Amino acid sequence: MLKASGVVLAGGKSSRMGTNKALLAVHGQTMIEHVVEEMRKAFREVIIVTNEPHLYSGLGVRVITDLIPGLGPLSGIHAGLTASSYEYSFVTACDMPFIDHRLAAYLVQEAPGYDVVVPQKGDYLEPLHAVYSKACIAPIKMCLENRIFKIIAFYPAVKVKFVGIERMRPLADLEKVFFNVNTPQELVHAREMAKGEKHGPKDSGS
Ligand SMILES: Nc1nc2c(ncn2[C@@H]2O[C@H](COP(=O)(O)OP(=O)(O)OP(=O)(O)O)[C@@H](O)[C@H]2O)c(=O)[nH]1
Ligand SMILES: [Mg+2]
Repeated sequence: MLKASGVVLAGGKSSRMGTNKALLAVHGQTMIEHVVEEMRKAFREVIIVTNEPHLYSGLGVRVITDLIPGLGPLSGIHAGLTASSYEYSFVTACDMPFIDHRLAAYLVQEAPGYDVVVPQKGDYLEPLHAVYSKACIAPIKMCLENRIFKIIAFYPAVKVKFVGIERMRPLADLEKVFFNVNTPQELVHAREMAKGEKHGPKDSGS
């Protein structure tokens, strides 16, 4: 297990879904259970960042709140990096039901010498499936204080490694791994994709 943290953001409003999406099930477990399970396979510490800590106290990992609530994912990253016991944190969302611990670990292993390791597909980045160092805390705070909430806004202030997703193909199903569930339609799609992939928490074994 890597000496790094897995930080799971779960402080959103789920306004497009209309109900707390972290607690919706895809492949036999809630999305947040799946993400936490994968993070535990890779990292010594797992931290959930939420503003409703009571909802996640049963998952057996650290649960913390935003230091500056109501400002979106960048504030969650800020709180997670601040709380982390390690220099590096892999930060992800509670709505990514196909996340894979091997890919998360790979990105952390790419991190020495950098402050951010972020997957890149063409012009598009995956900042909620990325690694951040403690050096990001101060520039993120500055963004939040200036009411700048776009996650990648602070990247020019730190050392960023862009990892083309083609390099990840051997480790993960790229069609699925970055898929995030925002709407009821995407939930239906995620459940379709999950079919035949992974069964309930306990298989009969026969
Ligand atoms: N800790 C924390 N996490 C957040 C915050 N806002 C969003 N997130 C998380 O960031 C991730 C990506 O956000 P979205 O996919 O937009 O989720 P959301 O904000 O709940 O959904 P919408 O209201 O539909 O935009 C999800 O895991 C959210 O739970 C916040 O203010 N604090
Ligand atoms: Mg999302």
